[in-house]
Amino acid sequence: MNYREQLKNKKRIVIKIGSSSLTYRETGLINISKLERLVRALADLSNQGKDVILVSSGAIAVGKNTAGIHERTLTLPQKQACAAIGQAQLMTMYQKLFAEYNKISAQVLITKFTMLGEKSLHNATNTFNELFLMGAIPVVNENDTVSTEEIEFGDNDTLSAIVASIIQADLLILLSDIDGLFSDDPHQNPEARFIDLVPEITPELLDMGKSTPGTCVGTGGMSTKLAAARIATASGTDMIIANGENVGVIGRIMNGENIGTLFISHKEGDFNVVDFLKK
Ligand SMILES: Nc1ncnc2c1ncn2[C@@H]1O[C@H](COP(=O)(O)OP(=O)(O)O)[C@@H](O)[C@H]1O
Ligand SMILES: N[C@@H](CCC(=O)OP(=O)(O)O)C(=O)O
Repeated sequence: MNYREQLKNKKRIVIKIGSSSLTYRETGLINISKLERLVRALADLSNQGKDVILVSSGAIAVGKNTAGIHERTLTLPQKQACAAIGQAQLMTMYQKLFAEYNKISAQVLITKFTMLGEKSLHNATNTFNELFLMGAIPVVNENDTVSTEEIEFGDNDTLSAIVASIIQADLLILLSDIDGLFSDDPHQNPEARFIDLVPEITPELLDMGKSTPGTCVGTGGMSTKLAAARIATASGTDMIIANGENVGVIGRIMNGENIGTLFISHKEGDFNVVDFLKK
């Protein structure tokens, strides 16, 4: 059975969607029909008996529009206030949409510091496992109001890899605004070639991920996705970067179709995500 075929058997899956994939570029407002299609795809995976976690960015983007802030560059307090406004609205939309498919959704707000504290890490892990037993779908985001780490320097790509590591997920899917990893940023270098399979993460590969300045609401870029791949694969979690333009790719990926860039996991016995984060 090839690597793609094996995706059909993945039981515990983390799906991360970025701000730029959730909002209309022109208005910055939530793409409601895409949110509906995303929720339907995740509810379907859950109905197949899989444990599903959604890491959803977008709080800052939603809150920014609600607060009527139109500047591209936000101060940190503005970002934190927008996140506080937007997270409530985003979660309300998710809860409404999941309920239409008879699914319980649950908000889990974490920070990198949650993961660094032994007791908080233990509590977070217990919460996720209990939610799975209830058949619930956790919707995770950074608790931007109390942690600036992720807004300023981090991103939800890394956060989703940390979550995948602590719950021992089988697969992490990062939905982005591009088809996957290229040899260079294709928006800057038309000669860049697509890479569909990464058997092993090497220093040369890590150099391919040019960091793009986060959008005024997003913070990722490909370099953070490769950092996420490093955490996920060392933890025993395969990872895929795919284009979130059509969230139907989730079902096609789970059916073993050759979509996106697949990073093959190699669980490193001595790898500990907490120690990795403390570096
Ligand atoms: N080697 C690369 N392969 C693909 N995309 C790259 C690469 N280097 C930089 N990028 C850029 O990273 C962007 C995707 O990251 P990001 O802007 O964080 O999107 P999102 O928030 O949707 O995940 C791409 O649109 C592309 O411009
Ligand atoms: N907690 C922030 C996360 C920002 C973030 O990581 O955005 P992205 O790079 O689009 O995934 C928010 O919800 O806006």
